[in-house]
Amino acid sequence: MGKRIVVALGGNAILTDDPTAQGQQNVLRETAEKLVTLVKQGHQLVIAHGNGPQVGNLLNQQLAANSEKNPALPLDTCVAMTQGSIGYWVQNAMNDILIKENIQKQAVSVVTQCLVNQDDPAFQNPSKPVGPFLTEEEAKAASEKDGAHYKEDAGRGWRKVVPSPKPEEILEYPMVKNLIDNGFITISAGGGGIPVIATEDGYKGVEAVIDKDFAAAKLAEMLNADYFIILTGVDNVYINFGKENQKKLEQVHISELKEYISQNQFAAGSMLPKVQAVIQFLEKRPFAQAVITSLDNLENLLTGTVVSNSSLKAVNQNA
Ligand SMILES: Nc1ncnc2c1ncn2[C@@H]1O[C@H](COP(=O)(O)OP(=O)(O)O)[C@@H](O)[C@H]1O
Ligand SMILES: NC(=O)OP(=O)(O)O
Repeated sequence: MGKRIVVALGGNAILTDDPTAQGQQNVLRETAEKLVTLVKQGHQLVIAHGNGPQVGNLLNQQLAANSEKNPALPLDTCVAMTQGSIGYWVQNAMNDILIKENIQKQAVSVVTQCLVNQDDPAFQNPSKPVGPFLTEEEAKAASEKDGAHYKEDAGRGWRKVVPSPKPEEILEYPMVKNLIDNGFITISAGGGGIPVIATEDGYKGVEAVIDKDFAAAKLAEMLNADYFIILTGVDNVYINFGKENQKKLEQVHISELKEYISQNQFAAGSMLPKVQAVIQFLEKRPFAQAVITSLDNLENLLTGTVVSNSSLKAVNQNA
């Protein structure tokens, strides 16, 4: 029987070496071809996606063009814009392939807002990398110019960092659920969802970018997903990553992952939030499974890092 699967698409499922709109749409076409395999197998597919590179680039464009007549738009609006543009690309890529393959299904993207807490400590500690990778010198020069924070990102270069509060609720959840129950493939919580706080005058956007892995985990939890799959740039999560003694994780229990977190095995802003997101999901849905792997490995999913929270595994571990 078909399973309910929430897939979170990472950066390289959207953008590889060509950041033009056409370049990103070309990458997404290949991504969609792989995702349609899950639909052909009879599964219910729910797609979430990142926007880190795109929202940072858009923010830079806003700042570069900022003038009285053409003012820079705030970060929540940039999240909405990139959620919309990437959602449009994913939706069309999926639908073109569904038509080509004669599959009677349609994909639709939903503008999704996530409620965050205005007292979340993340607002005081910008940590989410966005936009292009820079050298240390370029980052220093950029920081002097725009006053933003820049940090080194998991050995890959320097990037602008912005606050990244945790998503507490997905406001459009009832509509997403309705669409899924009616057979639509939904694209939602894109870019982590547009971050909003609740005020007496209604929801109000805030300057932040929510981590899409946490937003996707929340969505997977709310939808009672059977599988939560995070597709990223590596087939497996590693301990001692990048060192001579690196070791890939295959079947792993959340208790082991918590131990590795306490040993600082996962880089903040890249692998750490993914590992935390699957733990968060499996704590709420202990009989479900989570997988962290690459898009290319989607057909061999179970050779990726498969995470569980089943008591059976815990008993075996303690035996
Ligand atoms: N312990 C680790 N195991 C595997 N990959 C890691 C680890 N620590 C950091 N990484 C890096 O993190 C990357 C995934 O993070 P990132 O590229 O930010 O995610 P996304 O795919 O969502 O854009 C991997 O491709 C890898 O280069
Ligand atoms: N919003 C977000 O987490 O995007 P990336 O996964 O692209 O960094």
